Amino acid sequence: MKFTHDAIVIGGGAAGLTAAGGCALFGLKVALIEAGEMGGECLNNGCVPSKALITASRRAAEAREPTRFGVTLAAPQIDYSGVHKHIHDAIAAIAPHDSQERFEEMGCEVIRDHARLVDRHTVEVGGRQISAPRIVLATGSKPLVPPIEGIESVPYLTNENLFDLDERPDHLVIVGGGVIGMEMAQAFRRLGSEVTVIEPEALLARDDRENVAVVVEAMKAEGVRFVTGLAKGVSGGPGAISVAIDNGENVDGTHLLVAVGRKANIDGLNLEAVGIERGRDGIVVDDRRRTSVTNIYAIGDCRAGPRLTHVSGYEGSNVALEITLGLPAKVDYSALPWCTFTEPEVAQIGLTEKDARAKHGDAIRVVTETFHDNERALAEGNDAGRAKVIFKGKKVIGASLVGRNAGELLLPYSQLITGKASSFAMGSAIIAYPTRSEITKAAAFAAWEPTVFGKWPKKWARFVSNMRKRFA
Ligand SMILES: Cc1cc2nc3c(=O)[nH]c(=O)nc-3n(C[C@H](O)[C@H](O)[C@H](O)COP(=O)(O)OP(=O)(O)OC[C@H]3O[C@@H](n4cnc5c(N)ncnc54)[C@H](O)[C@@H]3O)c2cc1C
Ligand SMILES: NC(=O)c1ccc[n+]([C@@H]2O[C@H](COP(=O)([O-])OP(=O)(O)OC[C@H]3O[C@@H](n4cnc5c(N)ncnc54)[C@H](O)[C@@H]3O)[C@@H](O)[C@H]2O)c1
Repeated sequence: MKFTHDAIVIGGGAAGLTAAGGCALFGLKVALIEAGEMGGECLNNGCVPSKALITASRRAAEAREPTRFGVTLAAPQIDYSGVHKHIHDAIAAIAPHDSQERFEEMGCEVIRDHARLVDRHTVEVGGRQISAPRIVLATGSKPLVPPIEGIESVPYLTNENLFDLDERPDHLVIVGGGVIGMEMAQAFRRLGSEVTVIEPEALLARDDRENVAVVVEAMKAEGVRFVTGLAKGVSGGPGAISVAIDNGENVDGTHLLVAVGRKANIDGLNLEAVGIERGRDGIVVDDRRRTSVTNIYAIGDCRAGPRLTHVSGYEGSNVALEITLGLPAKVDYSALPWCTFTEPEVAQIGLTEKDARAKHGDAIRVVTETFHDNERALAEGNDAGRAKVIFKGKKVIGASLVGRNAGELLLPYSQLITGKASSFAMGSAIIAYPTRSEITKAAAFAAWEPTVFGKWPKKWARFVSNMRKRFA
């Protein structure tokens, strides 16, 4: 068969850009197809705008503590149009990195239109058909809008229009206490909105319960209201909405944000005609991210599995390696990190204590170090939080942190979990003082303490001491 390209990538988000860029840098002829904005969700209505909004809200929160450490700040004056501008300036600052021009420079043919599969090697886009031995689906996900009664007749926000708001909501009602719900709840509260979060299950359910409790308490103290229940009905109109909860309560607010999870963006791709299996949560893939039609890969948010930018990027580079070098590249999520950018941050890598117990029973050991024992945290007057490190023997298999900038502390755990560093090396490393990273060394050292100061080292020390006395 004569092909027009070596590889076709559908979707120009984190997953597709990494796959297409990787293949192009190896010299392949690549078609990169994007129907919407280059950069996908992360850049345009996900990570970047949400973290920009959070940054503005942190500035407001700091100013709200009028006097601290002998320094007095003026109360914050919040002009939401300035917040809106910062969000869109941040997107504009990062956009060149994901732009059509940059990927064309790398050697991709960038096609800006909607694509659909014709057969296992052919894609129809912009009125033409192109073909390649390998095709990568990287079409991302959309906000899931649950069948809440009345939802179609009230105005509601999702991450797709939240960052276009040019006025601050007076009272934001958030359905869903997952990652988006929690990050946005704290941010809008700090910017001066009333905020109510409705969640039937555990808040930040994937994370360590004790660590989540630290952030929930902090958010409650800042005035975020949490209601336990399932949103089952909604009514009202612009500026006045009411959410009926299954516990009989009604929550009234001015704006509604729906953040109850994602659904794969795969309708219209013609998957069935090509024979690609789809599951409840997206395209079904194997651990090399091959679909049931094995020359077609599905990576990032469009397949069942973790939905995070770094995961999309990782899967993009894996399939680029497979396509270019012909080497099978399985995903390994034993050291998967994620972080919720509340204050304090909730950060996780590898197994949580709960998952580790389910897998290894009593063979695990949990070492907890608190920021109360970290001198940088004490000097900053911000010692909330802890690091919980899960060991199996002396090997780290997971870490759950909560605290200021906890996400920044995950990197060494990646090395520890994947076996690229040992807990002994970490426990004896020289760490700059005073830094929050010292908590990592402290936890690693704690695991070795009983061995280092155990019976045999003590006996040896006694022997050396006696020898010194005898031959001094
Ligand atoms: C509010 C919010 C905050 C987030 N914050 C974080 C965070 O802090 N850290 C983190 O790791 N993750 C975060 N995420 C998750 C992260 O944004 C996603 O996991 C990531 O962007 C997914 O990348 P992707 O390339 O798989 O999909 P996408 O970025 O969705 O890209 C898919 C692209 O495919 C295009 N497309 C779809 N169908 C077609 C078609 N048929 N033809 C042509 N083009 C098509 C779409 O237009 C889209 O641009 C956040 C998400 C949200 C919603
Ligand atoms: N910091 C980050 O890495 C970050 C930030 C934001 C988003 N994301 C990604 O975005 C994705 C989506 O996040 P999300 O917060 O929408 O989903 P989520 O899965 O994290 O949380 C959704 C929550 O909604 C609740 N829910 C479902 N139906 C409900 C109802 N009717 N009433 C009330 N609550 C209901 C669920 O119990 C769940 O707790 C995730 O995949 C996440 O990885 C990541």
